[in-house]
Amino acid sequence: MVKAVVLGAAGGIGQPLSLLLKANPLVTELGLYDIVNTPGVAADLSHISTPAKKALTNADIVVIPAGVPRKPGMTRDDLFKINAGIVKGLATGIATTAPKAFVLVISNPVNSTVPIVAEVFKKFGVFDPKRLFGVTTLDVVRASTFVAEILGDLSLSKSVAVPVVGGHSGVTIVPLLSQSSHPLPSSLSQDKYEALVKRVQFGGDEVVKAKDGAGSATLSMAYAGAEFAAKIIRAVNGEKGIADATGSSALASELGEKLPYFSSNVELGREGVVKVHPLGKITEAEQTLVKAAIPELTKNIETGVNFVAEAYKAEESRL
Ligand SMILES: NC(=O)C1=CN([C@@H]2O[C@H](COP(=O)(O)OP(=O)(O)OC[C@H]3O[C@@H](n4cnc5c(N)ncnc54)[C@H](O)[C@@H]3O)[C@@H](O)[C@H]2O)C=CC1
Ligand SMILES: O=C([O-])CC(=O)C(=O)O
Repeated sequence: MVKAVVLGAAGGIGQPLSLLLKANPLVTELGLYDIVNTPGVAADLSHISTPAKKALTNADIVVIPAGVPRKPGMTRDDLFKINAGIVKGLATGIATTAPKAFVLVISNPVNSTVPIVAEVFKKFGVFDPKRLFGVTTLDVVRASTFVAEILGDLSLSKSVAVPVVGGHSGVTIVPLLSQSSHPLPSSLSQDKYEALVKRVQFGGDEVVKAKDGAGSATLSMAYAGAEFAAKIIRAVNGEKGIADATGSSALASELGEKLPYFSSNVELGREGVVKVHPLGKITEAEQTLVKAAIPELTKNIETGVNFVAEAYKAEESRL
């Protein structure tokens, strides 16, 4: 029995993601919540439409694609102003109603929204780093597809596994191409390697540009979110030793206290993350990428942490 809940269910990501979760035979109950149009989506999916509190009751897994997407010319950080408050509000609902649920944060900027959820959970005394995830799976999906493209066989894209670690924006996205299950051609030039890294790091921009003002990736994100959620659901269901071998996911870092949030390869179990795998053997070029990611990621994390601290301070001074 697994209850999955989607917060932001009527959105560009939320609708197809809800459909994919409904199609997952392991999901026995689906809760949908949005501030608009939820009854329509719920009726369409012939499922429940409930207020957040009710939707969240008994949730095992909560996926959050709520918030505004980018338009051309914007960075993910530009979304912080609006999305930080939305995510803080939803995190409060989860902390008070479904504190044991696995939480998968899709809302951007993920590098800052994950710390926001964590800080709210800490405030309510329900923070468990083993159960909180920033969804970076789309970077893994992109890396696999682009590598398959370079290998000249797109049918490989589902079987190519490339770990992508770090965060989810620009230079914080670190594809470990040397660890690809299907090695890159040894003839690949330095220029082509660098272009591939850039394409993985800035793949989101391609979609934002192509949609030309109508938002960012929704369908590929719903696919990636459902794939990652499916792994969590199998773990919740008691399946042991599920490796998220292709990357994605949240907390705990080998990189020290300053960087408490860093996507890594992990092993999942009923209680959440059972093991965080180290980066392993990486090339000099990849070490340079990791080094470049750290200051930006650190700044993004601080932005999220400070937002929650200031919000609580303001709330207390009003009391
Ligand atoms: N992690 C990742 O890899 C990716 C993240 N994203 C992010 O996902 C978010 C959603 O993107 P889209 O679905 O395209 O946007 P959208 O605008 O189509 O949908 C967002 C939905 O959230 C709802 N919403 C807003 N405030 C809410 C609240 N307080 N409670 C519940 N629902 C609320 C809206 O009513 C809307 O239905 C954006 O922040 C986007 O940047 C997008 C693609 C990839
Ligand atoms: O680029 C965006 O704003 C949406 C996103 O996170 C992605 O597609 O990776």
